[in-house]
Amino acid sequence: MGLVSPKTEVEFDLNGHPSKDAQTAKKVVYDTKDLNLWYGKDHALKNINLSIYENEVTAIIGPSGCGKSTYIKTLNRMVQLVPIVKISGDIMYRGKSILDKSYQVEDLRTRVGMVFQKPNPFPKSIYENVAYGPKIHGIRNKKILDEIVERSLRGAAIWDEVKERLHENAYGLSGGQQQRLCIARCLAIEPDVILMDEPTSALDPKSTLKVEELIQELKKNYSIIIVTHNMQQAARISDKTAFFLNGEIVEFDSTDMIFSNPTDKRTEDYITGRFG
Ligand SMILES: Nc1ncnc2c1ncn2[C@@H]1O[C@H](COP(=O)(O)OP(=O)(O)OP(=O)(O)O)[C@@H](O)[C@H]1O
Repeated sequence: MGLVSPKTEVEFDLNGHPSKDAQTAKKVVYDTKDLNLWYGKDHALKNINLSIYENEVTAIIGPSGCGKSTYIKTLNRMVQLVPIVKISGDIMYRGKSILDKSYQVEDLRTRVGMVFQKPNPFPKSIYENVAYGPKIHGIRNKKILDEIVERSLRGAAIWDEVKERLHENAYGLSGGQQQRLCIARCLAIEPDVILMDEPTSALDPKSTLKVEELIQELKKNYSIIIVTHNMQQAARISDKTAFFLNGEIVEFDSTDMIFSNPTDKRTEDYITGRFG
């Protein structure tokens, strides 16, 4: 299908883009328009139309290989690191096309942070992991760096656990702590958006809960897009959910609607576990 189901006419126009009313009510961070992506001949994303709103958690769900990771990697242009990738359509971030040749990818990367499936701290101290981004951006003042490190670690709900061991290697932390450290590293560059690609799939249930609580807290200040295989997780923490299948969006709506009253039979079959 490719088009977003326009369930609420106040919110979406017939192409699935936000209506004027909706745009004034809540700001759109990303507006994806007729996006198609190919890996060589493999058509991985098909006519994607999707709007991401400010201070919301948007979940991307769907079975393996449906294009979830590919889609979020288009939002920071990471997918274009793959040489065989071809893209058509457009992605507007804060009103500007990020696919335009004149758009500076470095600017995008300072506005859009990313957290991956497997925690990937650098083989450095906890402090250095968080201070790394600000240092790259030219901040050298120790007092300012100390403040950023503390603020970011607090923001990622891990300060109390690490404040006595800031100069120890990050590899000494548990998996769940490492993932929150990676979130702190992301916060240190003061992003606008945080992309999360299955951020809890390598974590135990307790650490997963901590990261989920953290995501709820972070959405007050950031817009979050999360890819997850875990439908309970999407239902628990997201405001909107997009269901992807075979590179298309079958349905995009408020998470409540997707999980309680989906429009498309395929969405219902997926969320009730009939496939995937
Ligand atoms: N670097 C790549 N080169 C070629 N094809 C790729 C590449 N990355 C992904 N693909 C293909 O694009 C399609 C979508 O993959 P993608 O990883 O986006 O799906 P996904 O929904 O995130 O899957 P999963 O849930 O298993 O992570 C698949 O057919 C996959 O094989």
